[in-house]
Amino acid sequence: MTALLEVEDLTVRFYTEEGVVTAVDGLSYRIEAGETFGVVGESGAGKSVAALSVLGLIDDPGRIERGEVRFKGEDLRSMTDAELRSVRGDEIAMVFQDARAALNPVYTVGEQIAETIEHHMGYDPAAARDRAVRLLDRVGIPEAGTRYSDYPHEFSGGMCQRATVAMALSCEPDLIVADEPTTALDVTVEARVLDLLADLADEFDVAVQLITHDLGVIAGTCDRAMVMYAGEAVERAPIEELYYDPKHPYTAGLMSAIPHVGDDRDRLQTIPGTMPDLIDVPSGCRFHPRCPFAEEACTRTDPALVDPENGEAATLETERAAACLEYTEGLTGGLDYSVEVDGETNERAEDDDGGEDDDGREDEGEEGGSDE
Ligand SMILES: Nc1ncnc2c1ncn2[C@@H]1O[C@H](COP(=O)(O)OP(=O)(O)OP(=O)(O)O)[C@@H](O)[C@H]1O
Repeated sequence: MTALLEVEDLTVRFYTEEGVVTAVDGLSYRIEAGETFGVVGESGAGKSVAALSVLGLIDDPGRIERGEVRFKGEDLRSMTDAELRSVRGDEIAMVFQDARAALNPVYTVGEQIAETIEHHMGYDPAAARDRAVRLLDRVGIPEAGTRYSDYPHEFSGGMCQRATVAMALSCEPDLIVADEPTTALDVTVEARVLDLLADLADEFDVAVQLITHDLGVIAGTCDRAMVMYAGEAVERAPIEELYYDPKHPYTAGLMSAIPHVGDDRDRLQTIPGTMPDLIDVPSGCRFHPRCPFAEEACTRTDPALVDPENGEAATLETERAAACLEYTEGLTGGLDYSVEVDGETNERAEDDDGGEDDDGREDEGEEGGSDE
């Protein structure tokens, strides 16, 4: 079965004066029809470049060097610009971080949506207006009929983002690519917009590629996710598995950096160090300079994305995949971390060479039952 979107071995470089930036390196993933797929990683991981490549929007110093992008089984990379534009207008829609900038300040919000509907769906002006009002209402704009005639500057940030979601839905696309759609919003508005996106994805049966630097954002929204680091996928998994049992130390690091309500937003600093310069990436595993479990082998061998159960190379169909030498060569010290989810600590299920149970066996204390 072909998935809605299949990206295979995608490699994108930018030829800059400072050098060649390999922004995306051998990236593979698939998105099934109707599912919400998260792409997570710190700034500079290559998330946006990967998405823009799918949309055929990589410009001049940039070049797609390698790889395939198939949408509904059709090779997007062999399409003409005109064909691509029509796919972008009709079948793949985009929602960006800066919603206000995505709206044209000189037209009313409603006009812009109606114009898109007329243009792409062939509606007459009255029908297009009608549909635009209904969509504005559906995304939660109060008094949509009146607010139709507001200009973008008369909308709050959250309302602008709702309006761009309405715009994205207006042509009944099969895929919405949402790049940090809620980063500019405050936490409560963010939560509402994410809920809306998830509800609409369900209701309109549209797939979403949700790009974010915040693993917390995808937790309640996505079905599956991919974690990117320095241009590569380091882990792919169904969301609960990613959350409760991260297989890659970078994912585990992101987990411990999830902001809780009331926290500062940018807490990813809890993983010491920064993303490497993509002109000159570290040898071996790109994450090794920041990885608390790195061993000598990690400085030499670039780990392939494999099924952590058996170490076999991951294909597009592999549900659970991670790129760490632990799952192929085996690290002498193993991966020794635990993650805390909703106040519960999840130890990695390691059966390390016996013993070491010397600090009492707390794992028997069930009698009292855990009251909340
Ligand atoms: N037009 C460009 N010219 C040169 N380098 C670029 C260009 N666009 C992106 N890059 C480089 O590609 C790399 C990946 O960038 P990208 O924007 O995809 O990261 P990201 O994970 O989406 O981060 P962010 O959340 O900050 O957008 C970065 O090192 C960036 O500097």
